[in-house]
Amino acid sequence: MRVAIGSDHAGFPLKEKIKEFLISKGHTVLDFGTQSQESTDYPIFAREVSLAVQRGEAERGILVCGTGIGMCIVANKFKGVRAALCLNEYMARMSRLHNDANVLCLGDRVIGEELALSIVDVWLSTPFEGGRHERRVHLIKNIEEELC
Ligand SMILES: O=C[C@H](O)[C@H](O)[C@H](O)COP(=O)(O)O
Repeated sequence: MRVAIGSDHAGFPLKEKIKEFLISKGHTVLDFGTQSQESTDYPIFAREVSLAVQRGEAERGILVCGTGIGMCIVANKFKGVRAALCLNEYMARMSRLHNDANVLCLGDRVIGEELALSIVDVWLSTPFEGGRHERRVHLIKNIEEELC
């Protein structure tokens, strides 16, 4: 799978671990930065990853900041992006099964590395369930059309 990743300074250490993990699992990683722990601004990286997903350059996106909240706020402003802030494997699984989330947001200051990698693993390997959830995702798309 082609996965776009990005973080701010607070999410940089976890972003690097996720990158290693994804490569070890055979995924193709598009790394949109940041590339150090020097203070920077999360909307810059959320925008780049969200555009990559919106344009189909990546099938999925993963964004990491201190809490994951700022990244999620920005990513969900992009039409076609369904970003989910996940704190555990259950949320990761449900965000795929029910919401067809295509961007995962994580908080480096909230969860540890082991849990984060487990969340990423579940999130990437869980399919969308469809059925009644297809109708709801379609309603989200209708709302996006209304707003444009
Ligand atoms: O939602 C925002 C993120 O958690 C940021 O990573 C956080 O606000 C950065 O904070 P600071 O500039 O104090 O490191």
